[in-house]
Amino acid sequence: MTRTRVKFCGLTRAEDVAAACDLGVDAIGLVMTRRSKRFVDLDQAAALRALLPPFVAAVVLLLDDEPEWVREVISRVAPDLLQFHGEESAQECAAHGRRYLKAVPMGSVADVGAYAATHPQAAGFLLDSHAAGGQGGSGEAFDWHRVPRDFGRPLLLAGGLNAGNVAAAVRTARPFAVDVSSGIEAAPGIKSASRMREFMQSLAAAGAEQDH
Ligand SMILES: O=C(O)c1ccccc1N[C@@H]1O[C@H](COP(=O)(O)O)[C@@H](O)[C@H]1O
Repeated sequence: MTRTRVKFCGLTRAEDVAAACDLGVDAIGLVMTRRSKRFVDLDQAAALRALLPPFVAAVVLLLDDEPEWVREVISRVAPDLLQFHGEESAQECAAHGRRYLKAVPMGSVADVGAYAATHPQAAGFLLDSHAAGGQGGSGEAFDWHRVPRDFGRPLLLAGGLNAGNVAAAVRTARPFAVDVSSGIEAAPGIKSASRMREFMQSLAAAGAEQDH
């Protein structure tokens, strides 16, 4: 059984990046849309990105941002992946020539397959609970039974995950990866060392169950 990958999103502090890497995350998310309470500027993002060891990916989250800003982010932060969390078209996402994840607003999308077909170049899809036009990152979950199985393209499960529910989420949806932000926080943008650790322990427990 392939293990479930994990991304911790919305990190703003060096100590949280270090703790996340020590816990074995596959990726960290840097939120670079000014609409977010977890916004990090170019200098902060470049400094956090420089702390990452090999094989831990930097993902930059954007939300209907201006192309000039996206270009500046790419040039200064050198993310491994972009995550477009708004209503960006496939053309807008692909225009930067970078690998990208597209957020799927599960509050209004009924057919994930049809949505994914509109983004043929996306490296994967992040399923969040918001409705189209809403912001996402709300800390709310959606019905995990709606996640398609054997989808053929990587699906990242997000929305309201925490140490108490991630094992059930993984058992139900069997995603490629899980993505969490508020569920591992002490306050917006301030991660909690104990919540991060407990999240990884719960995820490991779910993996151990699947192996049996
Ligand atoms: O993190 C944010 O501030 C954010 C802002 C705007 C859009 C998305 C955002 N975060 C993403 O949403 C998912 C789910 O968040 P949560 O775990 O429910 O709090 C998160 O993993 C980010 O990728």
